[in-house]
Amino acid sequence: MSTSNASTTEVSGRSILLDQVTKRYPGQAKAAVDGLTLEIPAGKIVMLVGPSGCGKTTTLKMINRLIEPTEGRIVLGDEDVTSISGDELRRRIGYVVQGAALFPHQTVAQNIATVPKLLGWSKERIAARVDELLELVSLDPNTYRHRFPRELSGGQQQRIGVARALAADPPVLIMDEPFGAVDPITRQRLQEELLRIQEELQKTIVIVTHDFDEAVKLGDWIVVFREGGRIVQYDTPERILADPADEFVENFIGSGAGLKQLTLTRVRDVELADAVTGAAGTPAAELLKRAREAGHNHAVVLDGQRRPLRWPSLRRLSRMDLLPAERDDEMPVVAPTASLQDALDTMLVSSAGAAIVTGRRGEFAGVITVEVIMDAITRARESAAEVAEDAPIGLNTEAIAVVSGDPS
Ligand SMILES: Nc1ncnc2c1ncn2[C@@H]1O[C@H](COP(=O)(O)OP(=O)(O)OP(=O)(O)O)[C@@H](O)[C@H]1O
Repeated sequence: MSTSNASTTEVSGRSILLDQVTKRYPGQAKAAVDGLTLEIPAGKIVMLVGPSGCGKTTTLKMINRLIEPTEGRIVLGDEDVTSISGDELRRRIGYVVQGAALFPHQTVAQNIATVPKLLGWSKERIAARVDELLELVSLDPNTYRHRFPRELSGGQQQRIGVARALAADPPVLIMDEPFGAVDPITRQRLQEELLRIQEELQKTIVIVTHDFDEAVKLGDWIVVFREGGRIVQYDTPERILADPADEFVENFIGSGAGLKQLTLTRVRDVELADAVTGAAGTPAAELLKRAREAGHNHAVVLDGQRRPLRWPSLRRLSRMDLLPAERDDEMPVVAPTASLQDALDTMLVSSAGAAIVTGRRGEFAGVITVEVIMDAITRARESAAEVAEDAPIGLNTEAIAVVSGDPS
């Protein structure tokens, strides 16, 4: 679940409406997407999931008309874009594909500049925009702007793919399996980054994924399709996990719905446990005494900016003279934006069975423990039972006929 903070940032995304859209490929008996009406709210992330061949990619590519619908309308904001020039439409919709598909003989800067160049921006404006976007996707402009795609890791290429899609500041971003080609750790990092970028930019983002956990993690809303682009459920991740529409969705979620709930809550949303802290360079005995008094097994050593340096057990502390100033790189640390699942992963490999949480500037914020997580799950389950009032529309044409009795 992406937790976009709409109160502090202006929504720059525009809503999308697929209005009774059908796609029939030549020579195919059945429609790939059949009478689909799908409303995608402005500034939200909507995930398209479902079994192979159910029409996810076809649906996605009809949004920017890389695939032309056989019937129906595409509406962007208030504008019917069904018949405008496809090229013009695609300049307003950033498109990211699996493996990034960068132009191999162009530098990073040239790749990112593709659409701004087409739009006739000045050289200076393009150069400034390239650097701004590299910063946004956490790549140092001086190091990367002149590199070629082959000189980048898979994760870096994917970041450039996102930067290129965002270059002309389009209101809408569509992504087809954007993180499908990278290893799990890089994928997790890219997902975190997308959420951070989205918090800042508030675009309307539609993402096709095979990975249900990814859908839960990134989506404000998830569409579960079956064959023919038929919507089985269009709901929040919480509701899909807590109340799947039918057996098909249940099977699709797979086992461990309870564990998946952990991906829905972020560390910053839970009440953390406290810890006893001491400054590097001060006597260890003093910290040991306070930790014992508090009944803790560990204590946190902080630097001058209150950033954690190490997290010794009381036994180790008792063997120290002054609190050391070197940072222990093995220390289990999680960011406030991490999901509880990520926090749990970190905790399980830590000898403390818990993890340190740091704030935005790396400062010590508290400790996350198993008890903290259990408490958060209980609360999340209680609130998931409520039906969202602002639910967008998602249905197929026959569904309208059944509801209204109108066969048209
Ligand atoms: N160019 C095409 N010509 C004919 N049929 C096509 C074409 N593209 C897709 N199809 C068919 O349309 C249906 C939907 O395909 P689509 O690629 O949208 O599914 P998908 O859900 O994205 O699948 P996957 O998860 O495997 O990528 C499938 O039955 C597919 O075989």
